[in-house]
Amino acid sequence: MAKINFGGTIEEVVTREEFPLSKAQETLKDETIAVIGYGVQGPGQALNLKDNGINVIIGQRKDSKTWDKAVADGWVPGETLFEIEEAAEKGTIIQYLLSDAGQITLWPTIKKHLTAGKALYFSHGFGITYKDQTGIVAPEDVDVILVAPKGSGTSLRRLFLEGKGLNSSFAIHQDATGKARDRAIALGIGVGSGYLFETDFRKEVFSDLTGERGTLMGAIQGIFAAQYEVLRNNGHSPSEAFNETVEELTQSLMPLVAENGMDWMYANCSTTAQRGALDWWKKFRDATLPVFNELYDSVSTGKESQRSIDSNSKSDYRVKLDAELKELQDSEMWQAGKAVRSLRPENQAEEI
Ligand SMILES: NC(=O)c1ccc[n+]([C@@H]2O[C@H](COP(=O)([O-])OP(=O)(O)OC[C@H]3O[C@@H](n4cnc5c(N)ncnc54)[C@H](O)[C@@H]3O)[C@@H](O)[C@H]2O)c1
Ligand SMILES: CC(C)(O)[C@@H](O)C(=O)O
Ligand SMILES: [Mg+2]
Ligand SMILES: [Mg+2]
Repeated sequence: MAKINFGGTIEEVVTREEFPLSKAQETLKDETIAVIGYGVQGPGQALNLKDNGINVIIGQRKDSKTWDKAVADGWVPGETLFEIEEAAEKGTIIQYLLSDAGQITLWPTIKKHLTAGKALYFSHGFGITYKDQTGIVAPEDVDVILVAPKGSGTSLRRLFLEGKGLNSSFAIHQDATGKARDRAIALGIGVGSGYLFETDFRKEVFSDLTGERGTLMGAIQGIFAAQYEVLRNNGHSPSEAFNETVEELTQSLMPLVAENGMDWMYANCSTTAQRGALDWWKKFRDATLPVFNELYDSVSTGKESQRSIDSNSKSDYRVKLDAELKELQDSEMWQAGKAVRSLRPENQAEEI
């Protein structure tokens, strides 16, 4: 483990240097990784594992669109692609990558095949932490481990193909075999993680549910919509409002933050902008702090998990989600965004 100073706190992280792919391959050489679920994380993790020379099979419902997607990705029915129960039976490590609500429904099927010495792997602490709501309690003679990529499965795959990687957290909930930690870290490297930091199932799910409802997804849509509305209500055109709210952030400023931090991004803007941003950021922090505290309480008390289970267990959950995503897509702000994206030089038809 490498000791890294994170802003004054020393944390131990696992880097590829001290747990290289060759070590991950050696650790997993006698394992069959059964990836159950082929939605977003399933494809990213399974294809990266396969490309990393690890023995992996897929379990998915035969009559599903994602079965077809798996076939299109090169998985072979009867050889590397099976119905869920058959894959769970064949797997020595079951990567439980159905939706969090789907994991509840299928748990009795999966549990049957968690025989002594196997490992049950999650990419979210949800099922285990909220066991009173999910009913997911593993047999005592199996390992229960977690590797949670901090990003979309789509990005996990894209970055892997670019020779890069997303960071992941890892955790050991149960070590029945004495191999749980090595299995978790080897899988973390195998699925394409940049570096791995240790957590536990509870901390992972509390932070993850907070992050996706907060700065990563929910809060950013909220502040985008608020600023866009104020600009439009004061007579600014959709193009001006969208560029000033979203396009400049994604195309210019966030890449600078990613490259070298917030202060560096500020330093690469005008002194007028720097003065203003330094004057206003605490006002926005103070205005949102109560909302973030309310959010964290809702997560830690199980309200958010129950809400997610109740809504995503309904037969029409996908229809409902897609309808609300369509509302976002059809909003003036994101319709303006579609036009702005089409005008990016790289999206312009070549001048003949
Ligand atoms: N989406 C991400 O990039 C991401 C990132 C980190 C962690 N995670 C975690 O990884 C796990 C998988 O997430 P995901 O986004 O890939 O899942 P998802 O919501 O895309 O669902 C995965 C698959 O489960 C299937 N499914 C849902 N309900 C089912 C049921 N009742 N029976 C059979 N199949 C069912 C869906 O059809 C889908 O193909 C979750 O625990 C999630 O929290 C996801
Ligand atoms: C990609 C995210 C938001 O980080 C993940 O946590 C998810 O649930 O999809
Ligand atoms: Mg999440
Ligand atoms: Mg997340």
